[in-house]
Amino acid sequence: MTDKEIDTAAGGAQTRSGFVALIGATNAGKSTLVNRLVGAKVSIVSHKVQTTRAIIRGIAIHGNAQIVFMDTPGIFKPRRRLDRAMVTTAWGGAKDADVVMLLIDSERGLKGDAEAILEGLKEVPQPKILVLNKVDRVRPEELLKLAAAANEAVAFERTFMISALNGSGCDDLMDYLAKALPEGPWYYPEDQISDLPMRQLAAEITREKLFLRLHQELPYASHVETEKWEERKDGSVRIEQVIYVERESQKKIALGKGGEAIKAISTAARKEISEILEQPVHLFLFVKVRENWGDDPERFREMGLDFPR
Ligand SMILES: Nc1nc2c(ncn2[C@@H]2O[C@H](COP(=O)(O)OP(=O)(O)OP(=O)(O)O)[C@@H](O)[C@H]2O)c(=O)[nH]1
Repeated sequence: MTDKEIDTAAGGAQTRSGFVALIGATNAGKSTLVNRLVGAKVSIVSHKVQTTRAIIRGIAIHGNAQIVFMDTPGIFKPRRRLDRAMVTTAWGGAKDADVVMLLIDSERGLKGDAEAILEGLKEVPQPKILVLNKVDRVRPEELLKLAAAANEAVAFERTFMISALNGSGCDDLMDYLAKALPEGPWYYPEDQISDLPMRQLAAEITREKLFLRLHQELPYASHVETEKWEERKDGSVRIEQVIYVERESQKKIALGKGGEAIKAISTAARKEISEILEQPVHLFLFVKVRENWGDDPERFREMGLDFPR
């Protein structure tokens, strides 16, 4: 689609478009919010913290505006090299954005990571908004206190109180964002909801299933790559993915007794990938040991992260 066609697609009115960076502690609900606003599952949602590693964009249309959300990895105190890369990527995303949106888990408040994030935000020059999430779990007077404390630390343009889970407050937030973005042609065709290549999205889905099943045994020492993607004449697709782990012992865990774990992961992932693609999927999972992948610059690049020196 050319810029001209895109302008016409929005009914001839002047279009707006831009990038909104989502910043927030792990588990604040960033993925849930992006999925709600975009209306499709583009970003991985899981109970486990630190599941979002690379920036995944969800694209929403609201009135004449196209809003591109950059779902950033959770910002927290970095310990390992991989963790440091995640933090750097998250702040890097904020610098490219037109609006920076801080999402706070209202139940958890400003304790711990949120405090460190507020400090970091003071250095970010773009317009910033505060979004208190999970308001379905917190009393209104607590929310007001929280809003006052956060606004004292950072100069936010606006404060919103929402529930990403049930959608309350989300329309007001979208109205605001649509008006806050600069005038200009849309960045993406109207029907595109994510620029994450399907291969990567399919790998993210398998990683999510792996986490959901094995999170206690296999914390963060695993990574999934889609190695083959073959469209077949019968309309189905054959996908081969490799789950990389760091040690032989982890390989055993990923396979499970009699291959039971990998079978369950594969079934769940296949079902979801097939739903998204709207075509039958044959999914083949392999588990390989690759020692110290967590220190390998190439792996970082594949995940869309900068390698911290
Ligand atoms: N009650 C309630 N729960 C929510 C709400 N929004 C998100 N959650 C839950 O909070 C948990 C974390 O949500 P995610 O969307 O995965 O959080 P995230 O910020 O993307 O997490 P990371 O990827 O770890 O950075 C999930 O169990 C969500 O269902 C909300 O508005 N209300």
